[in-house]
This record gives sequence, structure tokens and C-alpha cells, in this order.
Amino acid sequence: MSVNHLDSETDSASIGGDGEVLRSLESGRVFDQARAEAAVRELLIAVGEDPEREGLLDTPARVARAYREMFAGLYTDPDSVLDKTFDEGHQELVLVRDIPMYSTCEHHLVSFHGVAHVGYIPGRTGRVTGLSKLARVVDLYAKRPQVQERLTSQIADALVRKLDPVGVIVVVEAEHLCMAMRGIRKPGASTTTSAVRGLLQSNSASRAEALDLILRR
Ligand SMILES: Nc1nc2c(ncn2[C@@H]2O[C@H](COP(=O)(O)OP(=O)(O)OP(=O)(O)O)[C@@H](O)[C@H]2O)c(=O)[nH]1
Ligand SMILES: [Zn+2]
Repeated sequence: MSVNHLDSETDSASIGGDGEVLRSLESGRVFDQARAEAAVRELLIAVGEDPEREGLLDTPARVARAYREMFAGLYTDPDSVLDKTFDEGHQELVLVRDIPMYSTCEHHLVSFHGVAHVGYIPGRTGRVTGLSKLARVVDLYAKRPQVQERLTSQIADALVRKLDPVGVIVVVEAEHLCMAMRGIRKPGASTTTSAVRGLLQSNSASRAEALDLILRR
């Protein structure tokens, strides 16, 4: 798995708690622990809290570390988890259902979470990838500031790029805390998004069969 390390001119403020230095693959910017801590401290002051009170003393550092973990998919190329494939000669649907998924809504920076279902029909050669790798791709794309539609298509497009499959289907079902704990306040409302590619997009019977397997309870 390729992790983006910094070069020698790195500022020490940019180094995370365990000394590992990470650079965003999209923006080229580094994760900056000191800056994240200062921002959380500022936010606490801005909402009327006292960052010096005992319970909040370690909070800025803790929240910064938590964000680093929640956005781990910014620093690692999710596609790289699909580098390893093996020949099974299997040319029909492979589907992993109910992969637990936690992501962060980029509008409100609160969680949206649920499950992802990832399926593909291997290419003509029948090369497949390890089942856990499908869950790893979900995990890494989810660990970014996201919207559910983009998350769903990014997972599907990664499979297309890396596995050269005949078809791909990804369905994500999630509850958005920004709709549950604030704003419109509709806990329990569930959003389903899908992305289909190749045969599973062009052939309605194949798509219906895959969807039936995915949504069967
Ligand atoms: N399409 C889509 N919308 C999302 C997602 N996550 C959050 N949203 C929506 O993003 C929108 C942001 O709307 P704004 O009007 O800019 O923000 P807001 O005033 O906080 O909106 P409310 O949530 O309606 O109070 C809201 O309607 C959210 O429900 C997502 O993954 N996909
Ligand atoms: Zn939101």
C-alpha cells in the first residue's frame, strides 16, 4: 500500500503524534497535528467553552488524532489495495454484502454511516482480488471528507480501473447524522446510492439479479 511520505524540508509541526508524516494525495498538503490542535482549541473558545478546564485539556490533541484517523484515506491511494489479484477463472458475480462503513459528511463534518455492498463480475481472464480488499477500498474512500454519491462512484471506478471487470455494482446505505442530530432532525432516515458499471449497467436482467442478492434480507 502506498503511503505518501514527506521529504526532508518537512516542518516539525506537520508531524503526527506517532512521528509519521502524511501528505494528501489530492491537495499535496500534509496532515498538520499542531495546526489541527490549534484549530480545535479555537473552536472550543468560539463556542463559548474554556479549553483550560480539566476535562478539555487533552481534547485538542485527541480530536486532531481522531481526524487524522478519520481522514486516513487522504494519505493512502485506495486503489493500491487492489494491486494484488489472483487467477481463479471465476467469471460470475462476486459480492461482499453489508460491509460496515463510517464516513464523514463534508458539509457538516459529522458522521454518515451504514453499510456498503460491493460486487463485480471478473474480466475474461477470471482474475479476482481478495474479498477483504473490497472492504479495504470501501474503508479508504470512506475515510475522507465525503458525500455519499461520490463515495459510491469512487469505489465502483476503483474496481473498474484495477480489475478490468465485466461489470461492477456498488450500493451504499447510510444514515447521515447531519440529518438526524441537527437540522431537519430525522433520525432513522436512510439514504441508498448505487453505482453500476459495464454489464451491470447495460444489462437490466443482470443488474436486477445483483440488486436482488444485495437487498435480500
Ligand atoms: N446529496 C448529498 N447531500 C448531502 C450529503 N451529506 C449531507 N448532505 C446535504 O447537504 C446539504 C447542505 O445544505 P446547506 O443548505 O448548505 O446546509 P444546511 O443549512 O446545514 O442544511 P440543512 O441540513 O438542511 O440544515 C444538506 O441538505 C445535507 O442534507 C450527501 O452525502 N449527499
Ligand atoms: Zn452533512
